[in-house]
Amino acid sequence: MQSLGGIRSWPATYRATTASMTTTTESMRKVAQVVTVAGSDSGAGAGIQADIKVCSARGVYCASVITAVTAQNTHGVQSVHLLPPEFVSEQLKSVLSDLQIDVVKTGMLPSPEIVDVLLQSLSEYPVRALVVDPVMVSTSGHVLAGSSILSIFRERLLPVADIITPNVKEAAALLGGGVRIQTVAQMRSAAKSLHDMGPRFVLVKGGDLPDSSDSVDVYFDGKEFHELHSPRITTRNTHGTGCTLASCIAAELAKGSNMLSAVKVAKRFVDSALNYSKDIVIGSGMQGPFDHFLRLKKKDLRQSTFNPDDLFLYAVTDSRMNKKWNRSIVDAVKAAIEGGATIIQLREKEAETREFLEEAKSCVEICRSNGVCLLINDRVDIALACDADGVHVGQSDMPVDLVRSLLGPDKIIGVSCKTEEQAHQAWKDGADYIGSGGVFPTNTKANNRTIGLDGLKEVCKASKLPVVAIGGIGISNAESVMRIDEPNLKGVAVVSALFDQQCVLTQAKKLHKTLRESKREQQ
Ligand SMILES: Nc1ncnc2c1ncn2[C@@H]1O[C@H](COP(=O)(O)OP(=O)(O)OP(=O)(O)O)[C@@H](O)[C@H]1O
Ligand SMILES: Cc1ncc(CO)c(N)n1
Ligand SMILES: [Mg+2]
Repeated sequence: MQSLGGIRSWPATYRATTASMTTTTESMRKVAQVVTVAGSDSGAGAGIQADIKVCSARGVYCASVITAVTAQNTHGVQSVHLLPPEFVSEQLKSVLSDLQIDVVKTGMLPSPEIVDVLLQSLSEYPVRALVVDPVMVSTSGHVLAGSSILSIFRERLLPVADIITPNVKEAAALLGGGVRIQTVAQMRSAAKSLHDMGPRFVLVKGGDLPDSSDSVDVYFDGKEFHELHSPRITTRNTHGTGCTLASCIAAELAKGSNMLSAVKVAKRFVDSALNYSKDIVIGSGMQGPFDHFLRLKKKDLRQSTFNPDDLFLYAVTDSRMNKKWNRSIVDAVKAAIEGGATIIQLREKEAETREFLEEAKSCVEICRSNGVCLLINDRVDIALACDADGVHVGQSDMPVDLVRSLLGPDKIIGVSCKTEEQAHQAWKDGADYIGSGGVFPTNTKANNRTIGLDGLKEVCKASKLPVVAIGGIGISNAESVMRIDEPNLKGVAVVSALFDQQCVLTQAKKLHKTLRESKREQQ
């Protein structure tokens, strides 16, 4: 059997596939690409849908050639519809003749004819590696590819595979002869026998191994065994672990990884995704899907909508003041919210990272349960780690466009601006609001230029973004700030007026009242 080239020929230069291929210039970037040749799972936990999610999560482009369509959910497989081999062939040709595919990954290959067209396409369009997940039976027990495929798998597909990733049942079926695999020792022996059938590497997966507290996969490279252990996670959400593991291996290979590293990363990826998803509820059956992006639990509506009116009474904490008055950040935040603060910023310039993170996590909880947004000053790392609603940066902190790329589209980003130019830039860079000041002289910030009410007015006029005034503002002068009467001036941000005080709650209430009254006057 002729080899497909596979990863034996690495590093390979990219082949010019067809005459019509777009010419790439130096400024254009080649991205790692996988094609999955597999079945569709309507419940989207396994199959093509899982493969695309994994590759996307791993930063690899994934094309899809569909071999079969299944009606499937968390209860099992209700029905299977095979695509004609000619149509699978058409899809393969469309993808392989055009995209710069690095790695082919196979899942459900339901008939010998479909395996045959795959092999033909691969000999016509060689790729760097072939990952074969020999899908046969779904976890719910439904046959996805019957025994009719066994001979072509053994004789033609396995010999050209770079790696095969059977679970214990699939390994037994491929070996035939009534082999039983119930222990790690039997997995090792199966891996060795399967290696003799021709694949360069074998990974026998132990997710379904009975009576094991660890989830053990056995990897064999023809010479050495590696046992990959991870604690078995107790969860119903394991539907699609096999597809995920194989696709992640394919994605890592496409990025240039060697086989053992790819397998290790893939195992860790499955492990983290299962761990993260162990308590999510999708569907009512026994086999739930999991979350490849580790994002589903974090989404709450509050985070995705910034309301500029939230800038009305903006409380900014200060570690020195809290120390002086002997109160924790958490207590300061609680009192500010109770007194009417509509948004909170933690500005803890001197805090130790570990301690600050713990306090920030507690504050996020308090703020979220009160429906108030919490922002972190300057520290993007802390904001990410505690899942805050956003970050406020100054002109010498990390640039807003970079903060945006790190935090993603949903988070709130505020930026301090003293000038029209800075206000224009904030808009261009994707900020959500501007903090403008110092409006009045203040002790909170050393060497800070005071821009006065006139400066504030100029920034407001130049800004397409909502503005919150900051610097030396308190109960005595808040009204004069709001009286500049610019429609995008949404409120005031205060530090000392709340936190350099005996009672934060009382001061917050008073300031809130003053702001309400000045708003009423203007209406
Ligand atoms: N409960 C679990 N905890 C931790 N890891 C697991 C668990 N179940 C499966 N795995 C891991 O997931 C990967 C896939 O293994 P598994 O044996 O479940 O494949 P499979 O049966 O082909 O999957 P599928 O359910 O998609 O058909 C392996 O790395 C395995 O160790
Ligand atoms: C379409 C499809 N492919 C693979 C599997 C194996 O998890 C499945 N359940 N469904
Ligand atoms: Mg399984």
